[in-house]
Amino acid sequence: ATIRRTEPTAGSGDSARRFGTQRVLVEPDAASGVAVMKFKNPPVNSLSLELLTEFIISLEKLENDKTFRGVILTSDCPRVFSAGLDLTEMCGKNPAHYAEYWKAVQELWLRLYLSNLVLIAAINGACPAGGCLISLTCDYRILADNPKYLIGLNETLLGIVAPFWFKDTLVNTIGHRASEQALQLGLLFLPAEALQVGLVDQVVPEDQVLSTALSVMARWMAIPDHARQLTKNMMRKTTVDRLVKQRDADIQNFVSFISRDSIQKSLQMYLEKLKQKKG
Ligand SMILES: CC/C=C\C/C=C\C/C=C\C/C=C/C(=O)SCCNC(=O)CCNC(=O)[C@H](O)C(C)(C)COP(=O)(O)OP(=O)(O)OC[C@H]1O[C@@H](n2cnc3c(N)ncnc32)[C@H](O)[C@@H]1OP(=O)(O)O
Repeated sequence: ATIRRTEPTAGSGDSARRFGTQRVLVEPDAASGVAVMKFKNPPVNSLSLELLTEFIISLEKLENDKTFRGVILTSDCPRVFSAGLDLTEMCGKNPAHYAEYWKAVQELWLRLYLSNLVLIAAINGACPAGGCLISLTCDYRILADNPKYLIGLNETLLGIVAPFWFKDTLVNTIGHRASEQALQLGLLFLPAEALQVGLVDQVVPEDQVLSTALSVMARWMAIPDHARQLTKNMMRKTTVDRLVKQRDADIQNFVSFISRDSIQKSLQMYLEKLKQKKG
């Protein structure tokens, strides 16, 4: 994927400078050590190969810069945090493309789930499937209180199956029984339901999502990094290791599953339905 980096905006010093790429805007505040990362892949922030690649690069840059200890993930697109994996990357392409795409999805999850940074999701829009997965990799989730902002792993509604590491991430967050129901039924939760089941940590008015994320971040930043990072590692490493041990097999599984005629048909029909919704 071709990555175009955005020019820093004119400002009064480092903390006023933006950086990032075409699809991932980064607003750093060096003084507080916190950066706000905004997805900008209109119309719905679908996780295309380009967005995944730029996300990974931006995250790596922040991880390697000791100035930054915390990142808030949010959307620059109105009403959608992320529509999840890009269905056009999984439809009508060849096995080599599916393998490349899946490797990038794995890579992003691996980096996010064990990131040394404090990650907070400021969920300011709809958050299905892969969008929900990204928020689940964060240390804390704040969802805007809007009945249109549904969140959950709805893969079964598309006729596909959430991979085991999506499932593990959900189980680690809301527990086994709630995950069993949520995954089989492809549940998309309203904000109040998401809060009740523990899928998000806070639901706040829409105009307070970012300010709440910043104040929650201050609390997490007050903890010594080494102790917090080792604790996070202790909680999450087993889950990460399960995928690391079988990364190639997981890619092969994905490629053969997604290449099936029946799955391709289901995905095409789902995409058609999304398009028809407008007309
Ligand atoms: C054995 C198992 C082994 C391996 C595992 C195998 C398979 C599992 C693989 C993967 C797991 C999948 C994870 C996913 O994330 S799949 C994606 C699921 N996402 C969704 O269901 C969300 C779909 N989108 C929506 O519901 C709405 O778009 C949304 C609520 C986000 C926003 O609604 P809004 O009314 O604002 O916009 P729309 O008019 O619906 O959409 C605008 C535009 O965007 C296109 N679109 C939407 N979502 C996607 C998407 N995910 N990918 C690509 N394109 C998308 C939509 O078609 C419209 O296009 P156009 O009409 O051309 O403008």
